[in-house]
Amino acid sequence: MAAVPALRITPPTQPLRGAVELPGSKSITNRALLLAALADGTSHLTGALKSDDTRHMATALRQMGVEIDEPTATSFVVRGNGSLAVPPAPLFLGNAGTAVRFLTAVAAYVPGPVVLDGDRHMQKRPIAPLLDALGALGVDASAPTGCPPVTVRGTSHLAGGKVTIDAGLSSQYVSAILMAAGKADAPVAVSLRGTGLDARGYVDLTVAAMRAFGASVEQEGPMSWRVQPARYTATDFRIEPDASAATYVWAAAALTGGEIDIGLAPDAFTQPDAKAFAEIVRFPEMSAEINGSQMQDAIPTLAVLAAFNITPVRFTGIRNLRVKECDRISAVCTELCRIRPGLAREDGDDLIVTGDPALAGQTLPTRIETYADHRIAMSFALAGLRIGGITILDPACVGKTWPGYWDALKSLGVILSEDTTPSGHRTV
Ligand SMILES: O=C(O)C1=C[C@@H](OP(=O)(O)O)[C@@H](O)[C@H](O)C1
Ligand SMILES: C=C(OP(=O)(O)O)C(=O)O
Repeated sequence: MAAVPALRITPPTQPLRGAVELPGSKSITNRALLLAALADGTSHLTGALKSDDTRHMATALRQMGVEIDEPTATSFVVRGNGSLAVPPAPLFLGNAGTAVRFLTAVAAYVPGPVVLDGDRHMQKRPIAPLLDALGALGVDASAPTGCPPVTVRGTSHLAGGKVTIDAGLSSQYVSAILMAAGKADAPVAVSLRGTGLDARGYVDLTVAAMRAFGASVEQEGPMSWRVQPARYTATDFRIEPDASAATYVWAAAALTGGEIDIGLAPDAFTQPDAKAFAEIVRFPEMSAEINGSQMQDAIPTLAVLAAFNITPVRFTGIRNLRVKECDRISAVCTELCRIRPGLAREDGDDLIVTGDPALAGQTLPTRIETYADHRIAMSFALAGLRIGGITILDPACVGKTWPGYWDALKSLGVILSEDTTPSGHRTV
């Protein structure tokens, strides 16, 4: 594969102003694709994201016999017949957590074996708690390493019953079981083991999407849900813009003192990461402690912003960031320290960013390692809006959720130039 040149960012001399069209929500697009595939009939999905993660989901569903057309750059037409076929080959799902977890659960409806695999990063992301939960519902699902590849021996059916899930590592296990339960033979009672659910807002998104496709699902308590047997029904479904993507735009405006129109108000989002706006508007006086448990994907954005804050910021409740596309606590800390030693440190599973407004305006030539993680690339590009010499390695990794990110920055007047010098990091 040809190497993609790194991108060097020239800090703009003016506040960023203008408008940016956000991509559709990754989380909602992949839920809608899956539910439309399980439904009987034709669903029209608009405002959808087209990116690596949604391509992996759509391709896998096609491999299982679902007809999916893409009439425009932001729409899918999904023709489901209420069943899934045995795929002719293993499903390759890249590093798309939603695709792997959601499809593992619905593979129960395939009349035969399904192998679900991902790239080398996905092969390190835990899935055993989901397989345990499926096992409790009578599904034969196994992964020898506790991470993908996973083999599910589907029987076309999912028995009802009670299932307790350990969602300590990922809320996606709960979302996966709930969406599969919507088509089960009998009621499914889902409850959580342990004390809490990080990223609860994503389970709320799941429940909302299931209801839009005709499911009967009730939240019975803070840690329990009941899904009644029903068929999913095809529907026309509008997907809202991606709130995690919005955080980069809000932060770009805050860092440069500009104003960027994204076409909707922060409180119009139903996705959890929109909560980050409340901290972004406080910049450069962000809170001393930010609990990231309910806005996890926004933490890299907030951490880079915090590097320019007047006072230090401690990020708590972010332990799960260690099992995302990469170990994001370590990655963010390492890359901030690459910009300037001592800018951040880890304290157990907390991240402390020391904050230095004097960074703005300096030139600190730094080549940012992105660990194939779109959020590391997108958030560290923000540092390049105020610090000269920031170069983002492997910029194409933004294709996981926002292939148009670099064009969006360019459209705001940010100068990006290809940097083909051989890699070689400054010593941390
Ligand atoms: O359900 C979802 O759409 C998501 C849930 C979160 O993951 P975890 O539940 O694994 O924390 C989030 O980080 C991910 O980007 C999308
Ligand atoms: C964690 C993420 O993705 P996923 O779990 O869906 O791969 C993300 O997009 O930040």
